[in-house]
Amino acid sequence: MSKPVVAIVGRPNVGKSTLFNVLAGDNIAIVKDTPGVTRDRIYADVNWLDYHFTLIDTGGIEPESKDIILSQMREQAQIAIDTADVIIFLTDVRQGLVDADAKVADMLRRSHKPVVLAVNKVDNFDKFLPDVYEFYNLGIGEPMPVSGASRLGIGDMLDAVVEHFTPEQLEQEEDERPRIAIVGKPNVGKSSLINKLLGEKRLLVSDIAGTTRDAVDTEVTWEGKPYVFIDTAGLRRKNKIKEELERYSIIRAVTAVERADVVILVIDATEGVTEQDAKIAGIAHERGKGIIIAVNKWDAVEKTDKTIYEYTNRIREVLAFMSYAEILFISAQTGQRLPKLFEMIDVVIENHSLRVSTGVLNEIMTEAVALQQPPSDKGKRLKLYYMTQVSVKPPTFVIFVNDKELMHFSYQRYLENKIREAFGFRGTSLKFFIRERKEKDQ
Ligand SMILES: Nc1nc2c(ncn2[C@@H]2O[C@H](COP(=O)(O)OP(=O)(O)OP(=O)(O)O)[C@@H](O)[C@H]2O)c(=O)[nH]1
Ligand SMILES: Nc1nc2c(ncn2[C@@H]2O[C@H](COP(=O)(O)OP(=O)(O)OP(=O)(O)O)[C@@H](O)[C@H]2O)c(=O)[nH]1
Repeated sequence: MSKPVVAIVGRPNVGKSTLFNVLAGDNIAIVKDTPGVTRDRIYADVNWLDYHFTLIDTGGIEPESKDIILSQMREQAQIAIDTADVIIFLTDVRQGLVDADAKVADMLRRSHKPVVLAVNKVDNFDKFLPDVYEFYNLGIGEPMPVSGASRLGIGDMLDAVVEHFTPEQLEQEEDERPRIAIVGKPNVGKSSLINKLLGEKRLLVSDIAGTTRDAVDTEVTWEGKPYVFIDTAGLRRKNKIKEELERYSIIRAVTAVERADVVILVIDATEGVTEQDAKIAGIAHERGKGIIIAVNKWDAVEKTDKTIYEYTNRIREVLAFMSYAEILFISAQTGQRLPKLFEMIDVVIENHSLRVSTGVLNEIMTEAVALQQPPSDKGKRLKLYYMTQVSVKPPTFVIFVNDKELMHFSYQRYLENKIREAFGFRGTSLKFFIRERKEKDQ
């Protein structure tokens, strides 16, 4: 399923963060059990009425001078144009219309992306409404008065946003071809990998027109089977500011991961695995995607017979929250193990949508419980009644118990391991929901 992406663009201090938080509510993407994934408010899942979309905040750091403000805004606007389906251009009624606003409005207009012009800090409609009309001069449509802080006008603004969603963006994709996103921090070799995959063994390559985003998805046929690579290479943008570059690589990753079944997280072997890798990995993890960790530039590493184990251990340590991920050591330059990459994609896709029958699951559960007694607290012991798989992508299970407070994380992990021992599920996370059921109900 693909979700539309909405970006907020605006000058510093117009209230982007405030609006972002209001729209995101509790849905700011945070993974509690993911060490190293900081609480960057870069993106969030938003639900409005029956609509679901990903919200991104393109702004980040505080520029010092006016010149920098403008160049930064251009940069932000470009990111939004590259990645979003609808752009919210936020201005500030109290500062009024400024030159930088007009310049950014020009850029947005030329991009032909749908733009919703919101004029913020209209805390009092009677008082400020006349000032809102000034923003008509930007020539990008009707200015909508809002107040992030007082939560005014937000509904009307969102109505205007969702009006721009196309039926294709809202429909579930029926396309059966595996969709693969290649993500990673800057310079790890993502573009090289895509290029190599395209060039390798006279693959059949065609561009698929009419995709939802400007990024062109590329179909690659490998051994007779089609795969769609969500190509973010077109979104490359070099920026001198490190923080901005990292933010951008996260936005890139979010928008690509959203549309993918399998995510290839590329790590640079010459640098080793870092916190920034963990951050990007967290995006795929929290969205329950199939995951392959591709350690690239393997050709450039001096190796002994222990090197692979050392790298594997280090990755397992830093990316401890995704111990299920497959790891592959590759070289985009020499093409080393790229055939293996396709094999792995197939395996991960299969596991990601694997269904286990309730009967078999309960046999495993009964056996697991017999081997290791469930935890108890104050004389009351956890009882597991029944378990069933409710969905796939990722495989999701519901366990019915007597008292969910008694289900410890460690016991849940134990059950997960038992399920993995039996079915593998390599490359995919598993989701569990614990439900209570009264003893007499069962
Ligand atoms: N009066 C009023 N003030 C607001 C409103 N929304 C935000 N503010 C204030 O405007 C200031 C800037 O808000 P932020 O949300 O941090 O603005 P921002 O655009 O994210 O700023 P940067 O992070 O610098 O880009 C803060 O002092 C907010 O309290 C509003 O609706 N009304
Ligand atoms: N030795 C070696 N170098 C590689 C390999 N893959 C990529 N590189 C080099 O790494 C550098 C970065 O590669 P890119 O493909 O541009 O990396 P990227 O991840 O797309 O970079 P951004 O677009 O900035 O995010 C280039 O100089 C490549 O030649 C590899 O397998 N081995």
